[in-house]
Amino acid sequence: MTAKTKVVVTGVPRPPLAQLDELAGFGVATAHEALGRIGYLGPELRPIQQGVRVAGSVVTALVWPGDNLMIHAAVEQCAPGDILVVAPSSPCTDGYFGELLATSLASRSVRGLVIDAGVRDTAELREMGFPVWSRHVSAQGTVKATAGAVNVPVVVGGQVVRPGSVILADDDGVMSIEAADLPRAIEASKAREAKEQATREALAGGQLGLDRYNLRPLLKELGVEYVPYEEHHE
Ligand SMILES: O=C([O-])CC(=O)C(=O)O
Ligand SMILES: [Mg+2]
Repeated sequence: MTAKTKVVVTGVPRPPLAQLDELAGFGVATAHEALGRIGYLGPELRPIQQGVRVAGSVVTALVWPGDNLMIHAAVEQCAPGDILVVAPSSPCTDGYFGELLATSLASRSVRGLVIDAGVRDTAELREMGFPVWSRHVSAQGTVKATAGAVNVPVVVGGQVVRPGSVILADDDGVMSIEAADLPRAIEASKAREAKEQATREALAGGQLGLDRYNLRPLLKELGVEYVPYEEHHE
């Protein structure tokens, strides 16, 4: 945690919406590879919906276990194109967030929620079409009693997520991108998409990965032998 724990930081600068929209054209797997495999928040942050991809500017809420007071404070700091990232100060599975808070965020054109804890009302959230990625789903509610922080750096899935940075999230999970890396993330993702398209066409045409990636010499070097079935007794 940072030195100042009871703080709401206002006026965080945000990347241009057009850049966020461009990033949203790429999958998390693509952008993650393109940036050199950094910033993935891990496989345990799962979407409650399927088939949704969002990119947005980060507003953070640092909350106490079982207490969603600072989520309410964070909602006020959210603007169109944002994604709210919530992290508890220590692990907690409680359902901090549901359809009422989502209604509030949707009214501010917030693009989604990423929470390193639990959510509830998941059927309603899916019905509303409000995108959520969470570590847990839990009916257990929270109180509103303890001061935390809004728009301070938080840690989610072992990654530091800063206010004003960028989140890209889809069915494969969530990744965090530093604001300064956003243009590079877009360009590198474009280049990777082009490369993958060429590979896709070659594979669809019957070329094998073994040949496309020149893996036969590697198999040989590793001592892998090709043996007819009749000669291979185990
Ligand atoms: O009210 C809460 O504390 C969380 C919730 O269920 C909602 O936002 O609908
Ligand atoms: Mg509720």
